[in-house]
Amino acid sequence: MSTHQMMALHADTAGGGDSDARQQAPAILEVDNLSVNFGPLRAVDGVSLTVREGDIYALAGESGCGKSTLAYSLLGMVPPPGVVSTGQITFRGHTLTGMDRRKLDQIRGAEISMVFQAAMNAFNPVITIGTQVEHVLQAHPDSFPTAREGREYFEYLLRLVRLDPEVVWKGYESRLSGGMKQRVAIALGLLLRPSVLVLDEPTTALDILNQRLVIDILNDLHETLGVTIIFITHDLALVAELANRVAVMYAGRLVETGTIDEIFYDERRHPYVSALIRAVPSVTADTELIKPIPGRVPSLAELPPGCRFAPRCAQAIDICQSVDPPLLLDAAEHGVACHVVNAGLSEKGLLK
Ligand SMILES: Nc1ncnc2c1ncn2[C@@H]1O[C@H](COP(=O)(O)OP(=O)(O)OP(=O)(O)O)[C@@H](O)[C@H]1O
Repeated sequence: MSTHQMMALHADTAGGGDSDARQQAPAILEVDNLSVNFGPLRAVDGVSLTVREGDIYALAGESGCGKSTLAYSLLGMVPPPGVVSTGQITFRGHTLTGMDRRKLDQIRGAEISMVFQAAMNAFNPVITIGTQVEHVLQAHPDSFPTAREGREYFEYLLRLVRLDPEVVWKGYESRLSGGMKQRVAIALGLLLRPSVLVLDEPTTALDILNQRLVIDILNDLHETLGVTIIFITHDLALVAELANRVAVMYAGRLVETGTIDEIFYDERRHPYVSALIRAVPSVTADTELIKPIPGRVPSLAELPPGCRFAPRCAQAIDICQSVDPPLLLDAAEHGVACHVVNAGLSEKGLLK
């Protein structure tokens, strides 16, 4: 699929809706100068971003750039030995970083819920899906007036993800296809009626028909339940189809944040993002037009001193070799971390 096709599709199908209206929506999750370390390695480095109520927000980037670590930190679930080394995360004004376990447990699942990349293996194979749902409801007795209402709500969710509750409730994980498991995992993630659903690579392990189905279902869920969605992906075509806002990461740093239109159409664009767009495979266009990005993502153990993308960047100038560029926002909150791209606008005072 070419970028133009992605754009055309986006115009028809994207869950983003009116980006101006979304711009005005209140912040639901705010990440401020967040860093996460695994020992001396900084997997997430000084990341700041704002997710607004009703967003479908993509965290995008190549493997190892820190997007899963960032997403896990949104739920206070950085895997050991990782630690939050700087910054904070607030959810509707409550600071999550450093929050005590009991309070965090109340928010997790019920306010912010995650569907893991390993969702395919997230179920207990020896008990039915229905029993697993009952266990979740028992662990959260305040979430519904009665267990029966909880069960009925799950059945409603199963219908929203286009599954037959009769079949799924009594079924075992082994009887579900990969696509069905992913949809059951999404329904389970929504069981406690969270305001934010975080999905790690929601379509990666699926064939193309199931990918399409999951995209349609996520758009439906966003519209029907009004849930804010954050998803992790390495797939720009998925970003264009599903998201209204995106943050692109590179080697632990945020290199660009903005609306879909800003990321794909704005002339002010990070050279890495331009390179990623050129690298999107096209189904119909000549494959010779695809331009892989030369070089490799640097190891976190051997980061270059200046801009982390500089060794692969055709536009790099002297300062890029020595000074890590800050992410500068324009009035519309479109942020780019690039000395070259920001130079003119900075001089005119057009950046925050
Ligand atoms: N459990 C861990 N122990 C040590 N280092 C880790 C751990 N998890 C992540 N890291 C480090 O953090 C970096 C970023 O990993 P992360 O999983 O967040 O990236 P990602 O962009 O989500 O990649 P992928 O798409 O492959 O999951 C890794 O390259 C690794 O150096």
